[in-house]
Amino acid sequence: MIFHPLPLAGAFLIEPEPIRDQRGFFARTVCRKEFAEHGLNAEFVQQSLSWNEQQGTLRGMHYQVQERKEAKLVRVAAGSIYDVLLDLRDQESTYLQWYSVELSAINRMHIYIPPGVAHGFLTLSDHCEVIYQMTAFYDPTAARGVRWDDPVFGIEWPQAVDLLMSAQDKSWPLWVRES
Ligand SMILES: Cc1cn([C@H]2C[C@H](O)[C@@H](COP(=O)(O)OP(=O)(O)O[C@H]3O[C@H](C)C(=O)[C@H](O)[C@H]3O)O2)c(=O)[nH]c1=O
Repeated sequence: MIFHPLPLAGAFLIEPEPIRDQRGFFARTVCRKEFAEHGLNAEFVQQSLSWNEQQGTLRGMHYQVQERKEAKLVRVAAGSIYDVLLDLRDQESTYLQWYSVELSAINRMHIYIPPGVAHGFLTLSDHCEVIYQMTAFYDPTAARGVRWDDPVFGIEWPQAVDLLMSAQDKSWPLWVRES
């Protein structure tokens, strides 16, 4: 695996290194030792998948709080997404800054999202399957969200004709800057 550090501290793009032969290839995607060498937690306790029928589906921006703060490892098994990270760690120099990258079944890139960084994506194709591994158990009482279109963050999204979103994602509160 090749670990590409991202502008948000502790976030990485992880690029598999295919071992090819006449059948195809084999590639490692998680290793506790290699992750630890880059300061990453590979103690995943849950894996989930997100199926998205159509292009223009937007999920996010989500994170969990307190003892349910979680790191996530995300990849795309089918289709492609515009993946967005938003730094909500007020101790970081990149607080309230965002980062985006295309993840796809073709590029097979994985993204490691550290605790305290919100995550969201917009599907760039129909029939997108997104696979997540998390280092904390899902807890609806610890689940939080911020608005994808909050002017405080200024996240730039690709143009999408008809956005498909949950009512919850449309109604997260706007961010209030600490005084
Ligand atoms: C996340 C999650 C959800 N659920 C249940 C709760 C709802 O009944 C249903 C859909 O949940 P939600 O609308 O929160 O799903 P997404 O909008 O895809 O949320 C995810 O989307 C963003 C982009 C993420 O990064 C998170 O992984 C996650 O928050 O699944 C569970 O049972 N377990 C879970 O881990």
